[in-house]
Amino acid sequence: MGSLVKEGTSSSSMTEFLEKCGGYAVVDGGFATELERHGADIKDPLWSAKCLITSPHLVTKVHLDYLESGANIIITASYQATIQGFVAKGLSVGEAESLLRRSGELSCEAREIFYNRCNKGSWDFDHAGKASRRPVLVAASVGSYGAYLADGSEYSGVYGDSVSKESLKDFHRRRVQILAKSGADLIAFETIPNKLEAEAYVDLLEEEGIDIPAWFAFTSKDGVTVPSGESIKECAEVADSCKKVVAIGINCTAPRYISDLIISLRQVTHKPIIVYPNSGEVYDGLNKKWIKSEEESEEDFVSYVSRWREEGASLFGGCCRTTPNTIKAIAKVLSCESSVPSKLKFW
Ligand code: MET
Ligand SMILES: [Zn+2]
Repeated sequence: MGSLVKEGTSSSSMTEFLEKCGGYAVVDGGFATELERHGADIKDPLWSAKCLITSPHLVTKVHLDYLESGANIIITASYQATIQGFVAKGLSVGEAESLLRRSGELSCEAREIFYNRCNKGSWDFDHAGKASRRPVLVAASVGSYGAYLADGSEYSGVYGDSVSKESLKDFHRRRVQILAKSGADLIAFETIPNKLEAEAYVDLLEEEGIDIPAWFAFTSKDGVTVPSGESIKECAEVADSCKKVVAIGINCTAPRYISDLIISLRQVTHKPIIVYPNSGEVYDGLNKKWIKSEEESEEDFVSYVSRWREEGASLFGGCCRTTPNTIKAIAKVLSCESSVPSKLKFW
């Protein structure tokens, strides 16, 4: 079982995990994408979190697919799971809280099933042929307030004047408290579109005594700024200031922007950098559809990974529209390279 030392919520706990993994870690791929491939209908304000109610067996299946593909970190189905969203569906607050807890439990159960299968993939072998269990962490997903609005505003970063840091804290507080006690090893704040929401998360981590660490993943549409127009550097500085943040990075962003973003992140933090881009397609929030990009293919995505590693990232995965095949390919590229010493291997 993988775990981050709970009392030592500094980036050293992530550095130790990375060392155990061989210097880098593989994160899973698009969760909602994979649920849809298995037949789930998630065109709903709850999006992938709808499956926590209707088809938890598919949630387990997708986690297992990613573990079998080589993931060291699986992310829970809670990206769009909010108490407010479940209550709007007619559930009670108690039922909503149970579903949040269940998202963590389902990931932990999938990890146990994976280990108990005792197949080749759940073991790592060092150069001397010594076997050890593949380290696996569970990250509890917290999607941004914009994700809850389900209007694509996690990609615009515009929440309007009525939204303040305090209102964002009130929105996320109970959910973060519950996910921190769900069995997950860390919290994944994902698709953060502006500085205000990063500040709200830092306050919550510090004020609510959250006893597991977190990573902050921002999104970008130009390689320089987050969707609100604020620079990635100023947003990353907010994350860097918090001891409980053990990795900082980028998710759900086109692969072509990742290099520049890693270079900027490296200028403001020494914490491990995590990148899990989407396929490069663009999300049409109103019609809830992904629009194909002429500029990128899955092949391009994987060919970037070595470069991202040289630029200083150490956790790699995929976001929307990536699949277990993407994750297998990332794991393969990285394992081929791990015998070659990298000057940037450990941060
Ligand atoms: C819009 S980004 C979604 C992130 C989430 N972890 C997922 O893969 O579904
Ligand atoms: Zn995504």
